[in-house]
Amino acid sequence: TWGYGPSNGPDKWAKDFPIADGSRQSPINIVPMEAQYDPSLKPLKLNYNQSNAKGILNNGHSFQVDFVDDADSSTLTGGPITGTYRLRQFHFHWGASDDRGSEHTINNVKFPSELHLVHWNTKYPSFGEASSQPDGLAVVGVFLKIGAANPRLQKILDALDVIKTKGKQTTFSNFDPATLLPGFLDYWTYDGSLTTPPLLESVTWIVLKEPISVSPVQMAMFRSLLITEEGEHPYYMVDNYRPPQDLKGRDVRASFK
Ligand SMILES: COc1cc(C[n+]2ccc3cc(OS(N)(=O)=O)ccc3c2)cc(OC)c1OC
Ligand SMILES: [Zn+2]
Repeated sequence: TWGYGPSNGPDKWAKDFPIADGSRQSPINIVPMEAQYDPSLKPLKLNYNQSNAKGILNNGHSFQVDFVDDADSSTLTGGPITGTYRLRQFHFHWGASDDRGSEHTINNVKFPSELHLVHWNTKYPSFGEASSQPDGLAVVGVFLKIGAANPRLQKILDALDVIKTKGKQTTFSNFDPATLLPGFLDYWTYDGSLTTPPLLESVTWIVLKEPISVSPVQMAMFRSLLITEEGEHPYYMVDNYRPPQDLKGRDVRASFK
C-alpha cells in the first residue's frame, strides 16, 4: 500500500491513483506576492466544542484526533465557503528533521510540521460521501514553527505513547481544537485535493498565514511514532508529507492585504 518511502511514496501514487496528476492537486507552494487579495472573502468562523473529541488513532501514515460529527457542534462557516462544514478530524504532517515536514510551503520555505483540521459539507449525508464531491471538504492548514514549547500541543503529545504502532487508538476527550489556532486567522484559499490517497479533488483549502509554535523536543515526540504494527520490524513515522504540486492555472486568494 501507499506510504512515504522510496518504493511507495508520492512519486509512485499516480500508478494506483491517476488523479495524482489531476488539475487541482494539493499541496501547493504559496507565493504571497502572487496571491490576489479578495475583499469579498469573509472572516473564518470556527465554532468548536471541546466535548466533541472522541479518540486518537495511529493510522499508519499520521495520527488523527477524531470528533463526533453527528451534529453541528464543531463547525466551520464563513471564509471562502458557503454553508456549514463539520469538523471530522485533525492530524499532522512532519519531517525527520526540523528543516522539513509541512505540505504547503511559502515562497518554497518548508515548516517542520503542518496541522490539518478536516471539515465536511453538511449538504451531504456523510463525511465519506462529501469527500468525493468538489465542494465536499474544507481543510484548515496551520503551520508549526520552531520556537518555545507549545503547551496546547502537550495533551496530544502525551497521548502518543499509547498509540505508538499502526492501528492503535485510545479515547481522547475534552480537547478544544480551537486552542491550536493562532491569534489571527488571516488565510490563503484555493481549490485543491486530499494530500494523501485517494487524492480526491474535493477540498477547499484554507491555509492560515500565522504559524503556531512547537519546540524541538516536542517535534521529537511526533517522530517517536511508528508506521509499523506491533511485532513488526519498527519503522519511524517521519517525512509523512507530499511535496507541492503544480498550480495548473489555479488562483490563490488572500483574505488580507
Ligand atoms: C469515501 O469514503 C471515505 C473517504 C475518506 C476520504 N479521506 C481519505 C483520506 C483523507 C486524507 C486527508 O488528509 S489531508 N492531508 O488531505 O487533509 C483528509 C481527509 C481524507 C478523507 C475517508 C473515509 O474514512 C476515513 C471514508 O470512508 C468513510
Ligand atoms: Zn493532512
